[in-house]
Amino acid sequence: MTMDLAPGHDEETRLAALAVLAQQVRELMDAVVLTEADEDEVTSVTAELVALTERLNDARRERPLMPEFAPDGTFRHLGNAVTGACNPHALPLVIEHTPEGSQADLEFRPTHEGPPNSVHGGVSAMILDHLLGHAVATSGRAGMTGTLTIRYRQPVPYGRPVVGTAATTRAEGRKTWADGTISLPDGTPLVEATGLFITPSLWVEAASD
Ligand SMILES: CCCCCCCCCCCCCCCC(=O)SCCNC(=O)CCNC(=O)[C@H](O)C(C)(C)COP(=O)(O)OP(=O)(O)OC[C@H]1O[C@@H](n2cnc3c(N)ncnc32)[C@H](O)[C@@H]1OP(=O)(O)O
Repeated sequence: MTMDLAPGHDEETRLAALAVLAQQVRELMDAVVLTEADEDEVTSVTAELVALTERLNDARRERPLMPEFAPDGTFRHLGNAVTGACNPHALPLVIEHTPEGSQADLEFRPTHEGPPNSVHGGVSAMILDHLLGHAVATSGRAGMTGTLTIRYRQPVPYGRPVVGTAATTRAEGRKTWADGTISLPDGTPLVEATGLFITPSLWVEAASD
């Protein structure tokens, strides 16, 4: 017997609801790092969160959502730590493919604090790793990061718009190099990255099978 799903309860609707939940958790994370609530309130909120965590764990997957093509044909990876709309760890980064490579308007949050009032260098590196990898993938030479070199020129602010860009610079065999930056909207560079991406031999073998 087949059963029609009630309108509004198909998988896309469920994923949209999950993305709203993930966004709420991001706001929760910022609320946690910024709260000055007293101990009783903190303990009470924690108890509510324990209950909510148990409710979600009643229907727990083995792993986060995998990369896939959406019904409209666009590529998405909803469980990704950088771009995943359904992963609260992600900004999420929304990347545009430009003639030059990849670009993203982004705004870090208080959750990303490293040195006081600025973004943790590892967080900037993570964003640049992904942007460079995206530029490499959209050039048709997808690969895994082999090396990533970062130059921190100025602290990266949170709570203000910044811009990430990346482009491939050269390719040789299975290796592709890419450069990228996180800059202020006026173009002032804050962080620069260069990376080597390698198409794994396993992927090449799988594609030729
Ligand atoms: C449909 C359109 C969609 C478009 C939209 C898609 C958007 C989608 C965007 C996703 C963007 C993700 C961006 C984040 C990407 C990660 O964060 S990846 C995670 C971090 N990286 C890793 O975990 C990699 C771990 N390492 C490995 O898996 C393997 O070591 C590697 C890197 C794949 C290489 O393995 P392998 O293929 O067996 O390589 P191997 O044959 O040993 O060596 C090949 C060559 O590379 C060199 N090499 C190997 N490893 C290294 C290294 N680490 N450093 C330097 N050289 C190296 C070797 O010396 C050798 O050089 P030559 O002798 O040829 O000159």
